[in-house]
Amino acid sequence: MELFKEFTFEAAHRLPYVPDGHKCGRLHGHSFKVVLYITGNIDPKMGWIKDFSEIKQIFKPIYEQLDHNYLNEIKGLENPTSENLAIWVWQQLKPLLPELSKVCIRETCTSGCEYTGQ
Ligand SMILES: Nc1nc2c(c(=O)[nH]1)N=C([C@H](O)[C@H](O)COP(=O)(O)OP(=O)(O)OP(=O)(O)O)CN2
Ligand SMILES: [Zn+2]
Repeated sequence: MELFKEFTFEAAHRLPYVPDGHKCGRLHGHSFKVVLYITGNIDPKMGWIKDFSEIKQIFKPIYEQLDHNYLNEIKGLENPTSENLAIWVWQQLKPLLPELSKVCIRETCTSGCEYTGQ
């Protein structure tokens, strides 16, 4: 079974490699959504795979690096596309949460990506 926990964070970014005049080359912000997916077996006594609040606690230090920050200034996020953000979150979180199976980033209501580690 797979469960998910969703987070929203506010952040600014600009994309440094887009062509001149591209709107995303200008500094702008989003209410980003991160959805973390966890795969595992249900603990028969608890009736859950993992406590949602435990996932929140594990993600907290990573979340705090992102929320209300300028993403381009974060090491490894100098080109903060949705794709690079998904990979960055995966690389930070996977060692702390081995059951992580997918990171979904939603940059806007209509745009985003999913990363499963490859
Ligand atoms: N493959 C990617 N393409 C784009 C990314 C990205 O991270 N990966 N990022 C952007 C911009 O950051 C932009 O803020 C989001 O782009 P877009 O979906 O075009 O935003 P709109 O609000 O204009 O979307 P509409 O729903 O189409 O109005 C650009 N591209
Ligand atoms: Zn953007």
